[in-house]
Amino acid sequence: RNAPPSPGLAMPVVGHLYLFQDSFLDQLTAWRRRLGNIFSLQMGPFRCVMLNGYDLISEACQKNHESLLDRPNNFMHEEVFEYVGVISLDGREWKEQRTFLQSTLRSLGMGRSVMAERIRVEADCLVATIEKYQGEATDINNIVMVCVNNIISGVTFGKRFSPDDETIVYWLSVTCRLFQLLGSSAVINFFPVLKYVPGDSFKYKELKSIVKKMRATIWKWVEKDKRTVNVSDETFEDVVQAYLTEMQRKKSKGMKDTSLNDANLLSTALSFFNAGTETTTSTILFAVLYMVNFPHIQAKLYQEIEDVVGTERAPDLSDKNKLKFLLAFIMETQRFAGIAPLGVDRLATSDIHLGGYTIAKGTSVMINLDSLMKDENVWGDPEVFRPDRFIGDNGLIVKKKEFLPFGLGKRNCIGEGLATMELFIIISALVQKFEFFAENEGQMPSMKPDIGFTKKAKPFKVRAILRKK
Ligand code: HEM
Repeated sequence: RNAPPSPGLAMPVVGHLYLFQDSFLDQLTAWRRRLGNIFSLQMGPFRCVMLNGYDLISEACQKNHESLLDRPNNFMHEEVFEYVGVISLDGREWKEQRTFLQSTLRSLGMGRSVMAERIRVEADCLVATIEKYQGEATDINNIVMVCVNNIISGVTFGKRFSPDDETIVYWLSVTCRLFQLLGSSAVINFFPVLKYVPGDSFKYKELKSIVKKMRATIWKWVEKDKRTVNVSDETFEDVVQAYLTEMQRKKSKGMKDTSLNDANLLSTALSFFNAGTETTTSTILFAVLYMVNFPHIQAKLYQEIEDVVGTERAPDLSDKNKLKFLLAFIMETQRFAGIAPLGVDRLATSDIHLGGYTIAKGTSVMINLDSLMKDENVWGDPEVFRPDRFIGDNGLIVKKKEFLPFGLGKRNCIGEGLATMELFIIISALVQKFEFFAENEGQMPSMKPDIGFTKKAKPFKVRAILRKK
């Protein structure tokens, strides 16, 4: 029924999966070249449509947004979030969660100096921790992760951890592993029967055990807040406290028609903990990796901070408009790294007419953000790392409409405002304090990412030399 073209014959059981020859993303790019911006794939039992290019993606997410707001049934929503919480819910329940959480994040200071202050404290702590290594070659992944996690854990549970706290280092390594497994075990999405294969070749048992332990730990942190909730409190310190208070308030008024409940709270807190840590940490690590690989860009970043802010005080949000090269560098890092290449997939809840084709109700729709960030017609030389592409001839920042690292429309990333502040404050602090070098002189760490559910820099060590004032 006027379905978008597909790359070939769909075989029984496997559909088009047998046609994947390159890595998943490279194969999608090759098919886009051959089939155009919209094409269909039969992935095992699932019908999927892949959307590429700005025109189609914006038409889908903005014009047709009401038919593309839900999430399809898949492995991640089933196994990790149990189909609840803001990332997995649909319809009226999702709207209630999302509206409540957005307003809570705003009350907690998203985009304002209160939140900037929280982030600044963690950025200072990160700088102090890196300083302790005195220029010795170090993998800073865990250190950055603790810093970023302290921000989201503070916002979510009112909790922070010391960089030496073994519990949090363990949970963060588990988070990384979960993101890896969500990529490598994706085949179970298409063939759920593989869950029951003896042994653990598809790592399903490992994933289940990680999720079970994580959910139990997150619940312990939530319950701690439960003991201190008071319905008459007008103010709150964190998302969980605000959520619990609102739940109690609704209960005390006898309002039963609400999706604010323990199950949704647990999965939402888990999604904040995971999505709020891994993504931002990866982006910061890519920024350090690119600084090491492009010393002339690192020098220009430092020069700008020295000229605009100096070395006596830390850069803050009020400097943002003057630190143009830094902003351009952060945007180029997000574009070049493209850490969430396919976002989080959507479900067509009615027939959608798009690009001359019909996407049938019940189809999974994947929004290829990578196709925007790496579009030759938009960027000219997308495979070159060039922050200047975001600065116009008049010296002002040019934010092209295709630059969409957080997705588009009403179901875009709920953490965009927080992540943008984190990236600015943390990366500017690192540039101001350190000069980063490769572990071994003349041997640059690889910029080729590891691809799981998200993209991540391959493990690398850097020497962070404290700049002289
Ligand atoms: C650089 C950092 C980040 C990037 C690149 C990123 C990217 C994304 C993308 C592409 C989506 C899918 C949007 C869609 O369906 O179209 C998403 C969803 C989401 N993100 Fe982020 N994200 C980042 C940071 C964060 C942070 C800090 C949080 C913490 C609050 C967060 C929480 C979520 C949640 C809960 C969703 C699901 C929203 C919903 O279904 O309504 N993310 N993110």
